[in-house]
Amino acid sequence: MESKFHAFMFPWFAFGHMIPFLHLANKLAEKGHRVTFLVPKKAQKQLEPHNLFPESIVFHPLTVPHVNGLPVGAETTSDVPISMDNFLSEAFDLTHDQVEAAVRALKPDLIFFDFAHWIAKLAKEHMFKSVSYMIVSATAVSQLHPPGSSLGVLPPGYPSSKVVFRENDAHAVLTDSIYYERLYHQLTTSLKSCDAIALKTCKEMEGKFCDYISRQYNKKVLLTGPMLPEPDTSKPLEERWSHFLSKFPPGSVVFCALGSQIVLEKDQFQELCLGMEMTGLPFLLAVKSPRGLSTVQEALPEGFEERVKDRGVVWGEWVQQPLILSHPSVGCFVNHCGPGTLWEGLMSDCQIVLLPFLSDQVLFTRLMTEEFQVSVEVSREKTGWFSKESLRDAIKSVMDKDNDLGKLVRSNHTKLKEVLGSPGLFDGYVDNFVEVLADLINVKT
Ligand SMILES: C[C@@H]1O[C@H](OP(=O)(O)OP(=O)(O)OC[C@H]2O[C@@H](n3ccc(=O)[nH]c3=O)[C@H](O)[C@@H]2O)[C@H](O)[C@H](O)[C@H]1O
Repeated sequence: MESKFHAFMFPWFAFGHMIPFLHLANKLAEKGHRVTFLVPKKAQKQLEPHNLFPESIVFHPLTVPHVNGLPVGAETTSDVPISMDNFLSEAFDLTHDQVEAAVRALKPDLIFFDFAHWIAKLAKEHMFKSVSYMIVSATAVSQLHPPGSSLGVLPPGYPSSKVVFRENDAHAVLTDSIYYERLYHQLTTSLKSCDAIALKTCKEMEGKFCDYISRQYNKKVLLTGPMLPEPDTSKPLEERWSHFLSKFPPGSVVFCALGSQIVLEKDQFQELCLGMEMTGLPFLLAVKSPRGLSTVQEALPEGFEERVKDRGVVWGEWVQQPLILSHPSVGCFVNHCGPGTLWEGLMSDCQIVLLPFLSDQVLFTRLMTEEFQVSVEVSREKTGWFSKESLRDAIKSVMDKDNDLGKLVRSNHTKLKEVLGSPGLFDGYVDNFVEVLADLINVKT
């Protein structure tokens, strides 16, 4: 038996999934293993810069079949509004025969997948192993609610009374939608039928949730650690941002970013701008243009630009988030608690304010805010609306040097960061992960 393995990767057609899978591929390639990465044709170009081992990680393009309702040429979630994810999901499933053909031709030892609920069956037929790789937090995987179920009801044996949904979270948890029904089926079938479950986390953060998932599905749960990408040292922080940020004292600027997916309604976007203004602090707000508009400028509140012109910027394009977070002037990070973003915030020295929108973000927020107490959460009304005052109050509570809550979260954050940053911790996870995988497929590493 050869000492190295050949893994297939087949993530859901969303960059928020494909990129973390590619981070894992890089780690495997670093250790000498080969990866065939199945991607929609057009996505390949955008993913190539993240492939650090092009000799070992080979993209295998798939043609995304057209289904009724899906715009012509749409291949990933970036090409369609969230309301059309259902059609994209149908097209994703229709790639089955292309995936099978690739399996026959290239004979992998194992496959990593997430939403493709038919993979485990295919793997059994062709005699290789399947690993369901979940790139959201373990807290989110551990609370998959059956469609239409009540959020207040916790599954038996659930390990926390704090990491839970509350009444005001209804906006984030659409258990009644057709898309959710499909997603629930995809995820639970994948988790039940795979040979092993892999989670992008570590036990220092989510140990009890990982154990719970293992019991829930009666399955081995492997941890990769957070798989933080290597810092991109090829490009320095853009001049416009280093210039702007350097005008302010250390730790004084509030940076707000809401990840790759969140698109606000215009009124909520304006409230966000006004909340930032009300803090009186310098700020950089990097969010997408509100729904239906093509720029952030056209949605700014009346007179806003003039009032904040010396201390605030609203930006609608991609920014170099990790580099901004490590700028000494930035002292507070307001974010949506997407898994990648939260880890970046934890590994920074910024105070953390969380404003979650989607269900996995809500649960991860509760873990950070209520169990670890390393952050504060912006409160929302029953409708899901957050007011400028609630945003201002959350930011002020962590930025005000004399505030007790601010002191508590800073000290807890420092302690947690020390644990997570202990030398060799994350590398140890990868080493152990690869060993267990090799064991699973009977390969000697
Ligand atoms: C799995 C799914 O992906 C989504 O995550 P999203 O892509 O928003 O956020 P992150 O995982 O934080 O990832 C976002 C990544 O984009 C980077 N970034 C973002 C904006 C920008 O302007 N510049 C940057 O560099 C950021 O640094 C981070 O690495 C949703 O949350 C969803 O809840 C979750 O289930």
